[in-house]
Amino acid sequence: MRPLRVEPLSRAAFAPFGDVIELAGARHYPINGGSCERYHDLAQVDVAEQGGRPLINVFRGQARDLPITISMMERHPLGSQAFLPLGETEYLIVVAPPGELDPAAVCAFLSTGWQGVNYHRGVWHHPLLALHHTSDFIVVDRGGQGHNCDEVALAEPWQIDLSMLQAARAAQTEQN
Ligand SMILES: NC(=O)N[C@@H](O)C(=O)O
Ligand code: NI
Repeated sequence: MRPLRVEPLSRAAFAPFGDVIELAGARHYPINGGSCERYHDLAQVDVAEQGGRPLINVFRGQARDLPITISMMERHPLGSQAFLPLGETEYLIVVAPPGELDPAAVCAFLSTGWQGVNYHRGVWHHPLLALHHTSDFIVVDRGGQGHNCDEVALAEPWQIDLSMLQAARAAQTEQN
């Protein structure tokens, strides 16, 4: 299996795949007489295709054991899908650009602190990869008629082990 490099999750690096939902760098302003700060419009929710409607879900992800094998990818051709962790937690995000899946274009990110992601419509991704402990995520995606999940097996799986996570953490520390 091919080792898959993991990089720290950042808005710039993740831009080809969707939005990073985090407070740093977000537009925000006081509301409710100054008693609350609104972090505004953090991601593009795109679920109206073919009469879709937004769903608010909770995904309780079981921790994945390392090394993790990436042997398939999926996409949602009719809608975006956002994952917001309930609390600070590390988790892995594995994506590839929309269109025909290029297995060589698969890339991985490590979330640190409190970061959510919003996959844009049609972006290839691996199903939720929680780490270390059972982790709850608010998930905002599309409900409605129509086929909204394509899955593809990877002829040559990728693998993520502890050393890749450690390299991503070190890179994150350097960026800070
Ligand atoms: N199947 C499902 O609802 N979850 C996946 O889409 C996922 O990205 O985790
Ligand atoms: Ni998905």
